[in-house]
Amino acid sequence: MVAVEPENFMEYILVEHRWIVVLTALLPISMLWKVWSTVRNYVVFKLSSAPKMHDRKVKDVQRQIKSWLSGDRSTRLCTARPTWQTMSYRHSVYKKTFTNIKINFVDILEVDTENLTVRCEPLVTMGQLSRTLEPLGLALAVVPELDQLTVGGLVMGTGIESSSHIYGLFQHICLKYELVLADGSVVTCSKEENPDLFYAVPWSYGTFGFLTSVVIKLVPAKKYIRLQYHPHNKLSALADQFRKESESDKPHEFIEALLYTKESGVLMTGDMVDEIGRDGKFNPIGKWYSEWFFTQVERHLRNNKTVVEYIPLRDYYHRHTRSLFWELQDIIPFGNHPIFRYLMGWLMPPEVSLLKLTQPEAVSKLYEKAHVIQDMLVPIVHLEDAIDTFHKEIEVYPIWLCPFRVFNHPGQLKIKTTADSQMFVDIGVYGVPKAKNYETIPSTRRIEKFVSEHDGFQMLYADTYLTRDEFRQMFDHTLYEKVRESLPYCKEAFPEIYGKVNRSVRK
Ligand SMILES: Cc1cc2nc3c(=O)[nH]c(=O)nc-3n(C[C@H](O)[C@H](O)[C@H](O)COP(=O)(O)OP(=O)(O)OC[C@H]3O[C@@H](n4cnc5c(N)ncnc54)[C@H](O)[C@@H]3O)c2cc1C
Ligand SMILES: NC(=O)C1=CN([C@@H]2O[C@H](COP(=O)(O)OP(=O)(O)OC[C@H]3O[C@@H](n4cnc5c(N)ncnc54)[C@H](OP(=O)(O)O)[C@@H]3O)[C@@H](O)[C@H]2O)C=CC1
Ligand SMILES: CC(C)=CCC[C@@H](C)[C@H]1CC[C@H]2C3=C(CC[C@]12C)[C@@]1(C)CC[C@H](O)C[C@@H]1CC3
Repeated sequence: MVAVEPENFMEYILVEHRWIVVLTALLPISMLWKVWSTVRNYVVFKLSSAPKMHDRKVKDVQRQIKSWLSGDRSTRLCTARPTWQTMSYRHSVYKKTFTNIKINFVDILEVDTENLTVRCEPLVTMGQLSRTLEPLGLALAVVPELDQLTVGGLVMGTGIESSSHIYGLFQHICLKYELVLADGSVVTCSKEENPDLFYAVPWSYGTFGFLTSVVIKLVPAKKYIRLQYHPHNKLSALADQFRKESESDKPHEFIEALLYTKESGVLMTGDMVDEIGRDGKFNPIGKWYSEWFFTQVERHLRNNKTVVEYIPLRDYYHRHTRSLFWELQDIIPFGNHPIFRYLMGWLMPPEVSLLKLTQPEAVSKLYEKAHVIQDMLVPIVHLEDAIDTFHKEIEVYPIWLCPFRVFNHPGQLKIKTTADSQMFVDIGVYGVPKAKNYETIPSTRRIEKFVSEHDGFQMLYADTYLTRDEFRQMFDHTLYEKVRESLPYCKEAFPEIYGKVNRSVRK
């Protein structure tokens, strides 16, 4: 294990007992923030004032860009969203040198219950959407599970969830984008209108223009998820069932798996239902006193029995939010203790933004040396090989496995098949590596090499150590470059994607 020596008493407290700051300051502030934003969003949605304000806000973005155009254009452009607020793991240093364009687009604009679509602004969060849509009996087809993820970030980056084996990534459920481009014009794009731009926007990290609204596909929702837990003690058996369920002609609506050791884990298959059946018990996992989801799942592995549970819909969607997958156990070691849960569970979790904002230098160094946060996306056929490699190089458990479909569309995610789509798996590793030979850069580089050689992709909210050439091999830049060439001032205003995600611009 790598140790990082704190330099003074304060740093020692912040590194070794970070929970003190989290409990006394971050949790109460987070709660105030949640209450305020929930009430504010509810009122704005009920008053329907957001659509009227939207055009005015778009004009304000155009005004800011025109002011940049009329200057010497010596700086590039990025959003003014402070880097501590984002879910990307590090702070983006370019925010300090680029011209920051204010995009206060925080509202849901319209829910079309007939055509099953929602039009919303880019700073709308997943929590805000699921809260608004649930009473209408609707849900996004893909709900990336952390409450604070934003529509804009998920479009410009990427989003994935346990329904992605049917619907694909977040980009695949987006029907239309509205953007303000570097020449100050407003464009909309969809499969039919400006298709090149439409297909190039996902994974572009804000390097074509500023997203101002998105139309997203909805699905009818029911009250509960009937979730079936299938424990396995052999990786090959788990992987076979995982592939079979994901690629089935009539798949379950939700599929994910958690691995607790290299050979053992629990596969979960779920479907929406309106009634609680007699074949399983009701489990409201989102209640403040409930045990963290990943430890509940581990119990099913220990009991080694296939069981069914009925989980309220929103509790299921945000099942990994209260424990930030399993990341909170390192920050509040007693966070899952029953006494803590009953007394303080209602304050959980602290906002990721505040954790980022208050992260001391020593914690950053510790995370840099002895903590992995990565999601690697590989074709599902390579699942076992990938787990072997991750075990050898990192050895972090639990591992999150989420199947997803990549459609054969133009854009940065080129799949090597002529079929309509290809099934992939997201392998998410978050935690302290136990592999003896673990060293951040060489180990991550070897994992990246494995992923590239197996026609996979790296999620770019995490640290990437790919060189520019390797990056361009992993992500097809053909359409991306064609569109950048065609848009006036685009190359002057925005760096290429690598310029926003490589390690040297993220501290
Ligand atoms: C403790 C704390 C935690 C935070 N955590 C997060 C976080 O986790 N994630 C995150 O994204 N942000 C976070 N923020 C910051 C927040 O996103 C920004 O302050 C944001 O700009 C404010 O959004 P708001 O909804 O509070 O809007 P407001 O404060 O109401 O408005 C901001 C501006 O936009 C205008 N405006 C707002 N809504 C509309 C509308 N519908 N039509 C027209 N104009 C409008 C207002 O007039 C105002 O000028 C946090 C802030 C604090 C203090
Ligand atoms: N389950 C999942 O799918 C999960 C996904 N993630 C990842 O988290 C990230 C999303 O986090 P979030 O905090 O929401 O987003 P961020 O603020 O981190 O934004 C991500 C990128 O999108 C750009 N962007 C965001 N909004 C706009 C806009 N309106 N116009 C132009 N560009 C924009 C940002 O540009 P700029 O730098 O200029 O601000 C930035 O480069 C994604 O990368 C996603 O892959 C993380 C956890 C879970
Ligand atoms: C499901 C997918 C695709 C990804 C999940 C990723 C999350 C586990 C991470 C996204 C942002 C991460 C951050 C942290 C933990 C792991 C994430 C939530 C911290 C809270 C860890 C503690 C640091 O001090 C701040 C980090 C901010 C980002």
